[in-house]
Amino acid sequence: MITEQTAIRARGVTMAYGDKVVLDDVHLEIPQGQVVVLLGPNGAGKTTTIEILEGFRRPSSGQVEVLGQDPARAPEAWRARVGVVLQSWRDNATWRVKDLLEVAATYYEPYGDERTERPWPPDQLLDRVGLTEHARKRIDKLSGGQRRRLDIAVGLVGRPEVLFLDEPTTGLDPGGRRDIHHLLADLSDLSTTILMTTHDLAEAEVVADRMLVLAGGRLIADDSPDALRLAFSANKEVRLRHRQSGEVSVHPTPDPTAYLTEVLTTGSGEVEVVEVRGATLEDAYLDLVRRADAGEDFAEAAGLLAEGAAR
Ligand SMILES: Nc1ncnc2c1ncn2[C@@H]1O[C@H](COP(=O)(O)OP(=O)(O)OP(=O)(O)O)[C@@H](O)[C@H]1O
Repeated sequence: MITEQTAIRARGVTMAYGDKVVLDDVHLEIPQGQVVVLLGPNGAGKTTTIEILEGFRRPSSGQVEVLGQDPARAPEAWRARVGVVLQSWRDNATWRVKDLLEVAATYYEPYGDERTERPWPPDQLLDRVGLTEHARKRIDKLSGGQRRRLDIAVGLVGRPEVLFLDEPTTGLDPGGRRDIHHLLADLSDLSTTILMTTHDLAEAEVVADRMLVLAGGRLIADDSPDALRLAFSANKEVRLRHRQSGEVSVHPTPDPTAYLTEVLTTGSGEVEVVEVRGATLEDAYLDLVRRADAGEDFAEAAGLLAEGAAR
């Protein structure tokens, strides 16, 4: 359910480490209940953005609000409403899975109210993330994927209204990945606002209501996966198999109908159509980042930046 209340807002956020500018005047508004995926090449500033929104870093300039408060100054009651799944952490290795969740849960006990049952009961949460059979295992005996599920459980134990996840599905097998996608969809139905990073475009397409692309510290696109896919890489691919040789050839074309009409009317006996493939989100994303690298200023013109993000 999406309401018009703004959960996350950034205005003119700039971040420099020494004289290296990592974020350059980033503007952002995320309404409550939206699932937003933050994409960008390595070093684009995704983790830095998330860490600023979580309150772990202060920006060099600009304003940030999450649930109406400045994350760097917000009180404990605010922190209890925000969940964080970091890229990785290695503490508590000798603890057992359920013990860790139970201790984490006690932190949230004072912050429950009639609207939100806080914390999420650890047994239910273990079941939801698929860790019930590993509840008594030591954390350093978990596989990488089980460990990732535990990271996610720790981020969720306070039933956050806003959830930040930094590459949550890295290291998960396809089944684990799908479980997490279903979990995120369920949380979104409960009006949880979700901001996550990933390098997996297929994942972004499945989970995102909206995608943000960062490159060179600037937001270069902000739109739905469909809009981004359609705005870039206009070419489709037609694959043909030659009947005699069995060879498959690939033909990029902006107009597959015209191309196929010509091929089939002139040499229809010699080829069969194997596939017509539209541009993928990955094609579009790579095109977008390549153009940004080349200094083209196109996304704003193409309507791919939300009003608040356009400068
Ligand atoms: N504490 C720090 N001190 C100095 N430079 C830093 C620090 N943290 C990050 N950086 C630099 O800031 C830039 C952005 O880093 P960040 O981790 O935000 O990128 P990212 O988009 O999350 O990358 P990745 O996809 O590789 O995780 C990088 O060039 C990185 O080297």
